[in-house]
Amino acid sequence: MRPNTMNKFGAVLDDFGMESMLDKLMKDFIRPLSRVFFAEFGGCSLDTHHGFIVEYGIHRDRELGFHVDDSEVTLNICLGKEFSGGELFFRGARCDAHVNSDSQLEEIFDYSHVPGQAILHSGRHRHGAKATTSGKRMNLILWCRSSTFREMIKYQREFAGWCGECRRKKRERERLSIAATKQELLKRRMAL
Ligand SMILES: O=C(O)CCC(=O)C(=O)O
Ligand SMILES: [Fe+2]
Repeated sequence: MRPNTMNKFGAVLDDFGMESMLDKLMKDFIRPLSRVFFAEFGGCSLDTHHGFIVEYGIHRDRELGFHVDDSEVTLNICLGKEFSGGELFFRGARCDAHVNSDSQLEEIFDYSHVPGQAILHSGRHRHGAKATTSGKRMNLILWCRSSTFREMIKYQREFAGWCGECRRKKRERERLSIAATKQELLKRRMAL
């Protein structure tokens, strides 16, 4: 079975008897951290997970295209082994409406994963993995989900505070409104 809809090589760990261990990892370790760092993504109410391994290399997947995860918070552990390439690239968090919008310069962030280390990121943070150019790269991925957050965003109004494009559009509206007010005040002063 494919680990997710994009990677062909890897395995779903929940199918190998690791479901309760990964659930404990989420509840005892990821949820307390996410409560602090990913509060706006439902970090305090993570309640289900999907855990899997992905494998990259010459005879495995080469790279992973730009995407958002089916998760609120993702744990990505680099298991190694020896490889070159495979950098993760991040390009800003987006809501569903803006998932394909351009990235701003300050949102461009590339990261070279180090074997034995882990990163935690929001599932809505758009990312991908560049081509593994030699060796074998293996990662343990834990997609952590919050049913409360998913229910809540159904009723969310247009603006998502955590979406870079929603914020950019809001700033632009504010800028235009301030400019229009200034213009109006200037006109009134001239008419006096
Ligand atoms: O290969 C990686 O490190 C990223 C994997 C990933 O983004 C995913 O499985 O959702
Ligand atoms: Fe991902």
